[in-house]
Amino acid sequence: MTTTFNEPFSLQRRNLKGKTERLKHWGFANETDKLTDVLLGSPAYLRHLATSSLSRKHLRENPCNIQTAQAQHKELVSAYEHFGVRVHWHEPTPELPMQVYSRDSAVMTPYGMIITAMSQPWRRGENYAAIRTFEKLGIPIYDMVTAGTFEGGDFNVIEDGVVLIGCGGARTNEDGARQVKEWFDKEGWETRLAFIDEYYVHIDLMVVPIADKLTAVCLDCTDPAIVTWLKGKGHDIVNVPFQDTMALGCNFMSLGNSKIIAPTASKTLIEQLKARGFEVAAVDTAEISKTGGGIHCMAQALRREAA
Ligand SMILES: NC(=O)NCCC[C@H](N)C(=O)O
Repeated sequence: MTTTFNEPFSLQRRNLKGKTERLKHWGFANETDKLTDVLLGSPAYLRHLATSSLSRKHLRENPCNIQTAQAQHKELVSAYEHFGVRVHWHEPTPELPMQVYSRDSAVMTPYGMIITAMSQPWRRGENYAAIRTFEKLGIPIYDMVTAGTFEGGDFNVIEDGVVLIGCGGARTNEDGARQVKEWFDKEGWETRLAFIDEYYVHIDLMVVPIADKLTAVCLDCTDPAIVTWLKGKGHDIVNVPFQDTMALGCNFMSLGNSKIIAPTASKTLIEQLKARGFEVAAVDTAEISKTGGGIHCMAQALRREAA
């Protein structure tokens, strides 16, 4: 199949020897250039499940009001539209209660999509649904994780050619993490594994890129060695307090060109971003986040334009 952008669809575009050619239309070099296209998942069939310690606590004490969560998601879509980002959708599917977290079932790379290997049974179907989505969109698949489990929130492009891969064991396990690391080592990337406690679910709970050489980090829960590594690359760090981070306050989306979509409740982050001259669209996602994820987890960047 040949797409409008003359990028042939493939189920394994990866050059097994490395140095795979970059895509011409889709993809991006980093997670902070101007976002033109994003993939979202509908909350139409969202259910609040005990997926992690964090979501379990809310489920016990104050479960998610699904209608409120759906209304919040509409606001999130409006924020993307307001900034001129084209929104693409997974087909809403009743069997997939966590489909709203479009970050996890796949990972966009400069070479094509990685189809991940979701750990939890109620999310595994998202991987198959993702293949259908990308065939429909005409986005070739780079490769599929087969050696272990891997979730997209653990693939964190720090800058062009540098990726931080989270490995908490329960979601992305070491076999999955090492398989993906090996692929990107062959592509000539610098790859670093971040071993995290499974309590935190994914690395994008605590480390998220804001702009060129600027990264948000929760210093209270991120391994100091990772912080030293980021600083060694010349990154300035915006610290997000622990309590806010546990409420998904460090989990926002960089749209490039000094524009950010961030959760309203993450006041310290928003203040710091505004002080640095960023335009911040604050969206209340607190109700959705009871189910365990935030704005970054709910977005898969499909295309960014180089500055
Ligand atoms: N990247 C992310 O951190 N995604 C959040 C996923 C939340 C979902 N309830 C899950 O636990 O799988």
